[in-house]
Amino acid sequence: MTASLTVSDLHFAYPDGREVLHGVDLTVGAGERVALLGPNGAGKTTLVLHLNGILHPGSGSGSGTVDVAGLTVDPGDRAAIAEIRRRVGIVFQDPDDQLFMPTVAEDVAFGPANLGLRGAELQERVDEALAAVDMAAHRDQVPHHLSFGQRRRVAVATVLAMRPEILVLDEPSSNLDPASRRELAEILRSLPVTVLMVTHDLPYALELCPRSVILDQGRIAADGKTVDLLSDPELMRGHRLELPFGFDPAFAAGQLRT
Ligand SMILES: Nc1ncnc2c1ncn2[C@@H]1O[C@H](COP(=O)(O)OP(=O)(O)OP(=O)(O)O)[C@@H](O)[C@H]1O
Repeated sequence: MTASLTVSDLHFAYPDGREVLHGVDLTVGAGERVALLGPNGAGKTTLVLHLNGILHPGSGSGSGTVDVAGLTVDPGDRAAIAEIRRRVGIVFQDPDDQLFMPTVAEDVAFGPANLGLRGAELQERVDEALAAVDMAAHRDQVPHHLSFGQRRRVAVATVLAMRPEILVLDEPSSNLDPASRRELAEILRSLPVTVLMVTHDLPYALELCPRSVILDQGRIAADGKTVDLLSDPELMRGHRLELPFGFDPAFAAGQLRT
């Protein structure tokens, strides 16, 4: 399997000088779906923000390398960063961080229009992305008049409209009702892209991602099959990961296979 994303010996400190990532190594193969797990403050969002150059190893006292979709994240190379932002779509935790246009359709068109797409081609991108998240009927609505779950779907559509190779999602299931949560899982499973998903929703990780990585205190603490990691009570306790009461990962994984 070719690598879609390779992070090598990544160290990063915010401007206050405190190092948050302490030598992270992570490779995700093309087409893999991987969950990034870990307690609050572990550095998951910080790591994810490196994947399209919002943060970069060269900023502050950072070091290491990040390669995504065949390109190296180098903030000095503006053409490469623009291409990386096309190839790597990040869906942020709060959909309101990425919705700012007067209508849903305009929000979804914003990215591809910036790439220079116009007319029928642009229309096709918008229609395709809205259909993928089942929001075509809401295309003329004001994004901020939609429910949270609907805004999350539109946020996913704004990223899909760029036809990314890698989709990075920060807490995609948070604040979704059970039906929206399941429908989003169906959408994500149907996409032919590499997925890296930050989540505290461990059943969701099991449902969607065959592999999981635990990040704790800025270091990769475990990397393996999701069902194996979730079935290891000592590992889970050690990294403040808790399954819902009565949830049996091995049983659930068996149900998913059937
Ligand atoms: N802009 C910032 N400036 C300084 N420190 C920051 C900044 N953003 C995050 N941090 C610190 O970096 C550490 C890692 O934060 P990060 O948001 O990456 O963790 P996380 O694993 O995503 O946590 P959570 O599960 O709570 O979302 C925390 O200690 C946090 O306080």
